[in-house]
Amino acid sequence: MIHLRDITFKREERTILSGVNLDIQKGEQWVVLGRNGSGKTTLLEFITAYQFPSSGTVDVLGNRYGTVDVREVRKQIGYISQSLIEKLTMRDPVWEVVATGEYAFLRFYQDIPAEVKTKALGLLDEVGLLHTANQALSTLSQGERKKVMLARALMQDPKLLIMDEPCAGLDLFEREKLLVDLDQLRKRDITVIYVTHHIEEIVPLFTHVALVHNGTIAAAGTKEEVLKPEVLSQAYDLPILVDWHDGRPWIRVQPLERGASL
Ligand SMILES: Nc1ncnc2c1ncn2[C@@H]1O[C@H](COP(=O)(O)OP(=O)(O)OP(=O)(O)O)[C@@H](O)[C@H]1O
Repeated sequence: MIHLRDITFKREERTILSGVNLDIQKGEQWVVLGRNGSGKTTLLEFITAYQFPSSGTVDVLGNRYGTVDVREVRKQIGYISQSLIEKLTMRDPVWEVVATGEYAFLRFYQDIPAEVKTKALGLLDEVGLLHTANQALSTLSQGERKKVMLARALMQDPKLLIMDEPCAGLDLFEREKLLVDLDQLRKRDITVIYVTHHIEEIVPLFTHVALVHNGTIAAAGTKEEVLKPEVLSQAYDLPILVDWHDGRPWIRVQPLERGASL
């Protein structure tokens, strides 16, 4: 359902991505890992058509970018990022924030139809926040706001859901609660692409991992293939061990020898 082929991205003489190939099939759920500045968000922006590569092709849900109206493709893509949360109006009631996900606008200045409100309330219920429906968004915790974004993204029944570090800034409790909700996505016919810095967020929902390193895909495949100590140690330049518990990977960094440099 997503095919990135021979992607190169150059900006101001600098090659940011090169030789990128990635194939995401229906039924797979992907995590994108990589160090700061490795190119993860740029990859997501190719998939949402907010940026275009310097060369190569991008096919998303059967559409080749450059030959289609990307606004039509975007209607099938839910996107959750911190920058989108910051654009929402904090004084709006929570149910209305969710309901505007039905439209391609951040706010809706006409009356919202009853059936759209009912759908928004149903999705709020699914993420356990129905009791907050009439509160202003500003009164919710950071974790609850992320759940509101999830409910909002699901309003259009997207085929693809892209999340850029949704657990960033959450405490352990809020993070685990959000991950439980994300795991529920397996009940839906939806493909998820999830960017994170934290390998322990790779809950059993996820099947595949792409590791971006120095502007290339250093490894891509099933999570068991990619989350190997030798693969991660090379990408992160650290001696890394991986422990699996209940289908979830946990990282340990081996102490560096005295005098060794990072
Ligand atoms: N339009 C652009 N013009 C110039 N440089 C860009 C552009 N888009 C991205 N970059 C650069 O490309 C590199 C990769 O950026 P990107 O945001 O994709 O990294 P990332 O892996 O998401 O990083 P982080 O984990 O820190 O969020 C960065 O050095 C960034 O400054």
